[in-house]
Amino acid sequence: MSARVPGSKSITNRALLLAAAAHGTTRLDAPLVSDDTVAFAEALTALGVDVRTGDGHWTVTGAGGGPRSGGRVWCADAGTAARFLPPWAATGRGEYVFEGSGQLGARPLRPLVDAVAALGADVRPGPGGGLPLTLRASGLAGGTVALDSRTSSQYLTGLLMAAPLARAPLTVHAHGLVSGPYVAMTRALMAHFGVTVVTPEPGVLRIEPGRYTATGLRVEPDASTASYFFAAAAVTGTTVRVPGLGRGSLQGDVRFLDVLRRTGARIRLTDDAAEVTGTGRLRGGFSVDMGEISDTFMTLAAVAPLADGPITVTGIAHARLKESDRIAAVAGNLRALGVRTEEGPDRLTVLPGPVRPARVACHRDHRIAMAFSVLGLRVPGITLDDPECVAKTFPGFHAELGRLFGPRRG
Ligand SMILES: O=C(O)C1=C[C@@H](OP(=O)(O)O)[C@@H](O)[C@H](O)C1
Ligand SMILES: C=C(OP(=O)(O)O)C(=O)O
Repeated sequence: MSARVPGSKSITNRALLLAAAAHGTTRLDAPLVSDDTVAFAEALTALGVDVRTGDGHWTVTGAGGGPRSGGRVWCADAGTAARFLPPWAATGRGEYVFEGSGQLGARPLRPLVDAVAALGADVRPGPGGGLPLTLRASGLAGGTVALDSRTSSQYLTGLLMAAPLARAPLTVHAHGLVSGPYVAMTRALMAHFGVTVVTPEPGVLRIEPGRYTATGLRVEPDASTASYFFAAAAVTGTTVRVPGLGRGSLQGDVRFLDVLRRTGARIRLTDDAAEVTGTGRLRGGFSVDMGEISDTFMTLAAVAPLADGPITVTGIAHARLKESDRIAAVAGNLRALGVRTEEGPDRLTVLPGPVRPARVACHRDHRIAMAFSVLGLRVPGITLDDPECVAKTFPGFHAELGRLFGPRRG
């Protein structure tokens, strides 16, 4: 079966930002259309960028630098909007206010705020240190800045994408970086728009002043979203193929396939597709560090009770700082389903055993909803308290899962 997996959120929102900063008009083919990317596109429109959304493609006519006239920006639930847009605004002129949902306002932003302030912007975070954020911009100075990257890689991505628009070279010393593959993606996409990031030594990144040039880009299917369909193949003993997600993918989350291979599924990754053939049984009895691909840890953890041995995921402390505290949310839901778990600050062990039906608390977290829907393919009677929250990254998720595997019986 071939799964219709929509475009990568991370690529779509980076491409939107880079296109907005570029000279000329960029065409994005197969962008993700979901709450996070629509919020990002609307934020750019609020900042004076011409974004046109067509059927299957979007075009962006760039400002050729930073935004010029200030504005009020609604980031909704999108971490990428809150972390990518303020550094870019700081390269422009005017006064900006960034707001978002209560959920996004509770997520950390301080390291980015401190770095942008050190580079010359007048930035005031909200009472909790994050959104709502007020920023008075007069261009980014450049220079050297330290960035605490232990809680998110998105701060570094935001700074890197803004960096060529600064007046002088920018050198970032990133400490304790999590989610490293997302920074590799940022660098690859910056290069696609004509800007090079150099790494004089590990953890140090340097960008010269320069300009982005508009280009064309086809957005790959989202590898994090694909993980639900791959896991579904594994637990139902079927074959699922995702065309367009191949060996050369920009997304670190394709490495979820390596994790699934450890459970006994057969994996085929070619230049232009990824395919998983499951056995319907999962091999457990292993521990895996998913710190670099933490968006997919819930996909594994939710189906782990079906395995023949315990499965431990480590390196995921930062997953507590996303749409929900994801370690607590997964453990809490598994417990409600009668599954034993052991939780640590940065880890989760799921023990095998029978799963009883229950209502899953989604915590307004799309990934909790999607991950437990996969378990629902095997356990009748699992329901979600908020199925619609999948719209953050895949509004059509339930329809696609139902098309491939039949309607959920829950
Ligand atoms: O840069 C990106 O596009 C993302 C980076 C990751 O966040 P962290 O760097 O906060 O782990 C990931 O969880 C998120 O879904 C998207
Ligand atoms: C963490 C996520 O999103 P965000 O871009 O809001 O950080 C996610 O999609 O799992």
